[in-house]
Amino acid sequence: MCFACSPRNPIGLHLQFSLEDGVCRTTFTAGEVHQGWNGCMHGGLIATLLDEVMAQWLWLQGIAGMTAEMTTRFSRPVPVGVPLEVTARQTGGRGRLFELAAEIALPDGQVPVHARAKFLKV
Ligand SMILES: CCCCC/C=C\C/C=C\C/C=C\C/C=C\CCCC(=O)SCCNC(=O)CCNC(=O)[C@H](O)C(C)(C)COP(=O)(O)OP(=O)(O)OC[C@H]1O[C@@H](n2cnc3c(N)ncnc32)[C@H](O)[C@@H]1OP(=O)(O)O
Repeated sequence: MCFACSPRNPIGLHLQFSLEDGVCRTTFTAGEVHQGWNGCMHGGLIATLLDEVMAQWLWLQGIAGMTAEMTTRFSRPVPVGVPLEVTARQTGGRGRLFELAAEIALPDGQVPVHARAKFLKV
């Protein structure tokens, strides 16, 4: 019962994903229960969004992969109560190793957080 994507997880994020033109996409609006600092989404949950959208880039193409490495640049706080667009794309890789990048965009187009990760096909 995946915390990020299972519709049956009672405390989960219930994310839904699409893949088009090499870009995996989901949307999420954080609430008060997802806060760290007042008004700001918790960084661990931000990383969860980014990790999951990259994992789903693989999964929607029939590839089961696990995160082997991930770096996250938190440039600006992510506000609660606004719809976030979360996207991922491939940046490289060879064999079982997939290099992916993901970002979160605010409605005005600002990108407060982005991440890079390496996934290993399992
Ligand atoms: C898996 C479930 C499948 C079933 C799914 C069923 C239903 C699922 C439904 C929906 C699923 C949709 C999405 C997925 C859901 C959630 C996923 C979110 C993503 C995560 O949140 S997931 C949790 C956090 N994640 C971990 O819990 C990983 C712990 N870890 C390991 O389990 C191993 O570590 C593993 C498997 C990663 C690799 O282990 P391994 O034994 O297979 O491979 P090994 O270590 O031998 O590496 C082989 C070659 O890759 C090179 N290599 C390795 N790491 C590298 C790195 N970082 N950079 C550069 N190169 C690297 C080596 O250097 C070697 O290179 P060379 O071949 O040249 O020697």
